[in-house]
Amino acid sequence: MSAARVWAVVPAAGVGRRMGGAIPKQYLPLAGRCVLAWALAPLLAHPCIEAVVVAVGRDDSWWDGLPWPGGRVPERTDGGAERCHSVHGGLVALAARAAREDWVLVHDAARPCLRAADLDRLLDSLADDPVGGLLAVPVHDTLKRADAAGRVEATLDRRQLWHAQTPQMFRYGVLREALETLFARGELVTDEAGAIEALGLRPRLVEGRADNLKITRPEDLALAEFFLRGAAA
Ligand SMILES: Nc1ccn([C@@H]2O[C@H](COP(=O)(O)OP(=O)(O)OP(=O)(O)O)[C@@H](O)[C@H]2O)c(=O)n1
Ligand SMILES: C[C@](O)(CO)[C@H](O)COP(=O)(O)O
Repeated sequence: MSAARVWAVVPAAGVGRRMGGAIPKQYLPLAGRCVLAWALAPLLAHPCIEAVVVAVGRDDSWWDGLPWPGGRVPERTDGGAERCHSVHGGLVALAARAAREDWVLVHDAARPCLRAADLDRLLDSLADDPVGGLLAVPVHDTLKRADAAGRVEATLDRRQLWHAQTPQMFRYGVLREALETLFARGELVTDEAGAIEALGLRPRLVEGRADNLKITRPEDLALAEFFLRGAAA
C-alpha cells in the first residue's frame, strides 16, 4: 500500500426484509459465529486497516452482546435509512482521523465469506490506482431483461457484465463528496462505485470469487455455511 492509510466502513444497519424473520440477517447465527462477525473478521485481522467502523441501526440491541474474542474491537456508529446513508455515517465517524487521500474500504455486513487473500488482492491491485475499485465477478449466466408483464424483452450481452461485490475501495475525500453531491440532488446509489461513476470516473473491477456472496434470502445462509465450513477444513 502507498503512504495513504486504509480505513474500513461496514454498513450493518439493514433490517433484512428479503430474509424475513425477527432478527436482522447480519446477526443470524452462521458457522459458530454470526454473519456480521464473519464479515468483520478479515478486516479486523488486517494489519493495514487502521480502524473498522460499523454503522448499525439506532435501536440496534444485538450489537452489545457480540463477543470480540481477543482481536481488535470494531467501532459503532449510527446507520441511516438506506445503505448509502449508513456508509456516509461511517465516513462522518472517520472525519477527525481520515485524510482526504486516505483509502476507505466499504464491506457489506451481509458478506461473511470474504477471504483474506481476496482482501489482499483488492488492496494490492488498487494501491496506486487513480480512482479505486471493487471486487466483482464476471456474469456466467445468460441475463434477460423483463417487460412489465414478466416476459423476456431482451437478452443482454453478458461479455461485459460483472456482478459487483464488496469490498469497494475509494479515497475518503472523493467518496464522501460524491455521496453528499448525490444526496443534495435527492439521489441514492446501491453501491459506492455508483457514486464515483456519477462523477464521470471509472472504478477498476478486481476479479473476486463467487463464494463472496451477499446473504439476502434464507437459502443464502446454507450456502454461506458450506463455504465457511469448507474454507476452514
Ligand atoms: N439502511 C441500510 C440498509 C442496508 N444496510 C446494509 O447494507 C448491506 C447490504 O444491504 P442489503 O443486503 O440490502 O441488506 P438489507 O437492507 O438488510 O436487506 P433488505 O433489502 O432485504 O431489507 C447489509 O449489510 C445491510 O445491513 C445498511 O447498513 N443500512
Ligand atoms: C453493495 C452491493 O453488495 C454490491 O452488489 C449491493 O449493491 C448491495 O445491494 P443491497 O440491495 O443493498 O443488498
